[in-house]
Amino acid sequence: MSASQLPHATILGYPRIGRRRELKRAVEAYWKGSISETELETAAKDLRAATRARLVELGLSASSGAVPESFSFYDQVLDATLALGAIPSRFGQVEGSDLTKYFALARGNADHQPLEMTKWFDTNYHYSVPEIDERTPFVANPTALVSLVAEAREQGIETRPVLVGPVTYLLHAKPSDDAAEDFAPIDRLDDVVAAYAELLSALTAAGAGWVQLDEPALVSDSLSVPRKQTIELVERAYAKLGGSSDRPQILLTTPYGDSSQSLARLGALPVEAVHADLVRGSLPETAIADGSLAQAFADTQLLAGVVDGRNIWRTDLRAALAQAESLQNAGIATVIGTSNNLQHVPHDVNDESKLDARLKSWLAFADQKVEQVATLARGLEGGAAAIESELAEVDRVLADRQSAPGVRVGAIRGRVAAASDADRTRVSEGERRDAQRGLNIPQLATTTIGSFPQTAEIRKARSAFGKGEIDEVAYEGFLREEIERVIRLQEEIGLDVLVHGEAERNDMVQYFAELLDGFAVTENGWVQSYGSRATRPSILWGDVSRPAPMTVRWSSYAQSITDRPVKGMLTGPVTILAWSFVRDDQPLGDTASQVALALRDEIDDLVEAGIGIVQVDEPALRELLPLDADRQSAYLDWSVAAFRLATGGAAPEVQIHTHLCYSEFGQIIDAVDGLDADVTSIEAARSRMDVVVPLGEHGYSRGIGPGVYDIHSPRVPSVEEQTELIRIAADNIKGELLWVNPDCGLKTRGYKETVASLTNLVQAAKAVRASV
Ligand code: MET
Ligand SMILES: [Zn+2]
Repeated sequence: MSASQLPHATILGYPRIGRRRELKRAVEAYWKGSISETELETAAKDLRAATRARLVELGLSASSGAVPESFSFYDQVLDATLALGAIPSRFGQVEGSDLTKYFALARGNADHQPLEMTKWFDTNYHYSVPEIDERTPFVANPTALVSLVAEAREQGIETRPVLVGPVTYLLHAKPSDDAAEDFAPIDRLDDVVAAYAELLSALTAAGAGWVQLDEPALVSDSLSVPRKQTIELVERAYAKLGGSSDRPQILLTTPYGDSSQSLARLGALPVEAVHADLVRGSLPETAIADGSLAQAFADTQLLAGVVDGRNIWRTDLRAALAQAESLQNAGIATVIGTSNNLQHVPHDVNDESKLDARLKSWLAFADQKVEQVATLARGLEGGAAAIESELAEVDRVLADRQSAPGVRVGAIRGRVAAASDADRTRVSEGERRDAQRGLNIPQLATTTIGSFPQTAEIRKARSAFGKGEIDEVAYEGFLREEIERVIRLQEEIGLDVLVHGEAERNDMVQYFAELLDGFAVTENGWVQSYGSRATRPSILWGDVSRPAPMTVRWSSYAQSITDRPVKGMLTGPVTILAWSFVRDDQPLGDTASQVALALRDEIDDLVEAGIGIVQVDEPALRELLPLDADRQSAYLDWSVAAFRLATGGAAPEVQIHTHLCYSEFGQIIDAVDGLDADVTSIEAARSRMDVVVPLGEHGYSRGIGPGVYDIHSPRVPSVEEQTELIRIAADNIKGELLWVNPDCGLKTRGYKETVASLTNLVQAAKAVRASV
C-alpha cells in the first residue's frame, strides 16, 4: 500500500455522458449494430481520456488519486454487479463478451426481461436493481476496473477507481424470485465483502494507490434497515476490507445527506479518508469542539464536500472555506471536495451561448465546480488571502443575484404571503362527490394518464417550429389535427374520460418552464437520467409567475370536438421543482407556493373554458421525500400545501385528479390522502396491484386508479390479464372509487401497441363492471 495522502482537492465523480452526449451516440450506435464493440470501446476510451485531461486542466492533481475514475457505460450499480460477477441465475449463461452480458442485464434480450430500474436516493437518476438470493455467485471480475488504472497511467495520471460500496450495494438490491420468503440481500454481506477484497487486491496489483467506495446508504432512513444498523454493517464490512494489507488506500464517501451522527465512527474505521456531504449534511459541532472528531480522524483524512454537486449555482466560497477551515483548525487533515458525484449536473456553463449573460454569471456546472474545489483548496492551504480575488468575485455575484430584476417580485411575494388555509381547502369530499355527479362518470371509468405516443412526426413539427421553419399558424394547425386524431381514437376505443394527448409538450416540466416567468432553459445542459437517456432540467432562478394561459387552447379545443369529458393536464409544483435546478436562496416550500399560484390561475382558466376535470401530476412527490426521517414531515407539509394551493380554488363540481407513478407508496399514503384530490392514479401493474392492499387497509376513501397496463415495454397486456388485475383491485377497494387506467403516460410507446392495449383495457373494465 503506498502511503501518499489524497491531494487537497478532489471530486467524487464527473459526468460521463460527454459534453455533447458522445457516449449516448456511441452506445446507441452499438446497440443498433452500426458500430462494433471495439469501436464502442475506443469511443469510451477517448471520452475517459478527455475527462481525465480536463480534470487536471481544471486544477486537480494528476497524482495520488485526485482524479476519480467514474466512467460508466450505463450505470454504476450495474458496474458493481458485473465486477462482483453477480449475474442473476434467471439470465442463465449469457454468451459473449463482458459488455454483451452487461447490456443484456441493463436492457434485457430476446429471452430475458432487463433488471428493474429505480431511482437512486432522492435524485432523478435511475439505477439497475441487483437481484440477489442465497445462491447468487460472487466471483470478482476486476478486468474492467483494472484496465482503467492502466489506461490512466499511460496518460500520466494516477487515477482513483470508484465503486459503489458493499453495504450500499446490497441495501439497493432486491431478493430474486428464487429467494426464500425471509431472505434479504444484506444477509450476503460477508460473501460480497470477500469479493470486494479480491477486487481491491487486483487494483493494488494494477498499481492503484486509492480506491473510492461510495456508501450513501449511511445517510438514508428510507432503506430496509434502520440507520443505526447500517453503520454497524459498514463497520463490519470495512473492518474486513480495511484489515487487508493487500489493498489500495480507501476513500469512503457518504453523499446525498447528513452523516454527521456517524462521522466519528467512520473516522475510526481502518480506511484512509472519509467524505462528508456538507451541503445536505452538517458538521458534528460538539465532536469538533470536544476534540473527539479530531481523535477519530487522527490517521484519516476528511474530505469536506462543501461544493454542491446537486445544483448549478456558484458556491458561496467564503462560507465553504469557513466550513473547511473549522475542520482544519480542529486539527483534522482536510481535503476539499464536492457533496456528491457531479453526474447530476451538466458539463460546462461555457457551452451555453443563449443564456442571459447575467444569469450565466451566477451559475456553475461541473467544470466550474471543479475549479471552485481547486480554488478552495488553495484557500485552505494559503488562507483566504491566497484566493482573495476569487472570494471578492463571488461576493459580487451573490450580491448581484440578490438584487437582479425578477429575483424578488413584490406582487408575487405579496400574493404568496396572503394565501390562507381557506385557499388550500375545498368543500368536503362528500359534497364534492355530489356536485360532480353531473359529470356522469360510470363505475370503473376508463381513462389514460395524459400523453399519447410522441411520434417522429410530432417531434419533427416541434423542431421545425422551434427553428422557425414553420410559423405559429402552421404549427397550431398541426397540433389541432393531432388532437383531433387522438380524441377520435379514444372515442373509438371507448374510453370514458379523454385527454388531448400532450403532443405540444417536449417534456412535462420543460413545457411549463418555457411558459412561466422565473425559469430559463439550457441548450446543452444534459444530465443522465438512466442508461443512454438524459434530460435537460430547466433553471428556476427567479420568482415564478404565469404571464399567459399555458394549456387552455389545447384542452379547450379537445373538449370542443367531443361530448365526452376531457381532462385538463398540468404538472404539479413538487414535480416542477424536482425536475428543475431550483434557486437555493430560499426554502423550497416558498418557491413551490409561487408555482402553485401560477397553476391555480391555469386551473381557473381551464374551468372557465369548459373543462370539468383537471389532473395535476405529481410523479416526483415520493422522489423528493428527504432521506433523513427528521426532515420528512416538514417536506410533506410544504409539498402537500403547495398541491392544495394549486387545486384549492376549484369549485366543488370540478373533479381534481392527480397521478403518481411509483409503487413504493406505503411511506407517504397519508400525504397522498392529504392532497385531497378527488381521484388519484398510481403505478401498480408491475407489482401486480401490491399497492391496493395498504390502500384498502388505510380505508382510503377517494377515487383511485391503480394502473392495470405496464407502459414500460411494448408488450400488449391481454384482456384476461387486465381483468384479473382489476378484480384484485375490486376485491380491496369499493367499485365506486375505482378507476381503470394504465400505469403512466404513453408518450414513449408506439401507436400499434397502445391501441391494442387500451382496447383490451376497455374490454377488461367492461367485463368487471358487469360483475361488481
Ligand atoms: C411521469 S408521469 C407522466 C404524466 C403525464 N401526464 C403523461 O402522461 O405523460
Ligand atoms: Zn407517470
